[in-house]
Amino acid sequence: MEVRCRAPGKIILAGEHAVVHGAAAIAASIDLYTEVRISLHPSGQENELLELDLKDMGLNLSWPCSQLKEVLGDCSADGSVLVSCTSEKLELLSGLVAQKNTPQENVQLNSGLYAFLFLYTSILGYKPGKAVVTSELPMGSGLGSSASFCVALSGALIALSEGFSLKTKEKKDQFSFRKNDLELISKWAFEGEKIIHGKPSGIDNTVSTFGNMIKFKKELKTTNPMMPLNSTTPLKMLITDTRVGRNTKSLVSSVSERVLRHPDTMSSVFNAINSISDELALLVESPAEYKVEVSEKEEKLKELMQMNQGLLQCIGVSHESIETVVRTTMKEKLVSKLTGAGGGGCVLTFVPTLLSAAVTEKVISELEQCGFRCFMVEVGGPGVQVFPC
Ligand SMILES: Nc1ncnc2c1ncn2[C@@H]1O[C@H](COP(=O)(O)OP(=O)(O)OP(=O)(O)O)[C@@H](O)[C@H]1O
Ligand SMILES: C[C@@](O)(CCO)CC(=O)[O-]
Ligand SMILES: [Mg+2]
Repeated sequence: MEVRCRAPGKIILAGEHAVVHGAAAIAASIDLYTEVRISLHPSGQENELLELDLKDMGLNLSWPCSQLKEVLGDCSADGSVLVSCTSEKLELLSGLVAQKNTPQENVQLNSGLYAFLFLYTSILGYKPGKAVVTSELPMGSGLGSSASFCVALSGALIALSEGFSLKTKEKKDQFSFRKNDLELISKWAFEGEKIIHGKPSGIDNTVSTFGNMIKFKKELKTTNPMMPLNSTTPLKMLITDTRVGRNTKSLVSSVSERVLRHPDTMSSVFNAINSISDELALLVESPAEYKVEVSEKEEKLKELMQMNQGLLQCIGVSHESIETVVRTTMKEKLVSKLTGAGGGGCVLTFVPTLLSAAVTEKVISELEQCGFRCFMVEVGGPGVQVFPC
């Protein structure tokens, strides 16, 4: 039995960090994906293994299934019953990963490996199998690599879990998940994100699962924290990867520490960011038929992004490299803001409809001279997808 699942990365147009503290945020999927292919081996053989092949890193790891069972103990392994990773279990998982001597320069990868072992064994138990992972997303750069990894993995595992059948689409050989399955996949991915991030809001796994553009606010939990948005105009975004490494977990906890030091002030900043997200949601859904209406709408969008970047700087998650991108693009009156957790990583620059190719090229060339890497992305594509093998 074999299945292939892919899930997109994302950009956050407004509201990162504030969303962890209850404010609204706007996110959209992008056309860069993580793909997880899992094949199950027949059970009852000798030396059964769980293998993980991280193709982009050239890293091959394996654990004997008997060892996993001995260390982690009996588990119910039911994909339909959600469980969270306890701190005791995390200890055991870190022991299993520590034996593998993963490259020292990439210790942050370990939390991804804990999430892998947790999700696999919680959903499929100790069935022997092999997972092969490839990703088009730069890892740890603000484009949701952790969430797309957890969503693609949860999707593949759920598709292979007992009693599960995929909905066959009209077209031959095409499968899709049902809405309930998508919700389950997103929830499992959230459990994985908790292992990697510490305190995720849930926005990244939600947008990676459902795709398109969403408004997300934790307070809406009584109903659904996610509201799909129908963007009326295509948004073109230039992404600049500053190549400055950072990790979401420590940035999120640095903001929480600032909240403890300045609770009232930080609450006012989060309120301001919440208003930016609310305004942006109305704006992207508002129709704009004529050139003048489009450019008015784009001017407002630019202003909102600019204000959001200012507030992100004020909560301490910008970085010298991000400020360099903001200044460089501003020379051509283009607005940029960090996306994701900040502290380096990727920066978004809004590309207005009427911007000439020559100006775009000039900006890209200047950014590349600073040592950054630039690329354009399509905003608002599909979420998690499953393919038969
Ligand atoms: N393809 C992958 N294979 C294994 N682990 C991965 C993969 N992609 C991401 N991870 C895990 O996620 C971690 C990066 O997650 P992190 O949340 O810090 O960054 P991000 O998701 O790229 O950015 P952001 O959360 O700001 O959008 C990696 O260090 C690794 O543990
Ligand atoms: C920084 C943050 O707001 C977005 C990371 O993409 C964290 C989260 O919401 O989980
Ligand atoms: Mg992440």
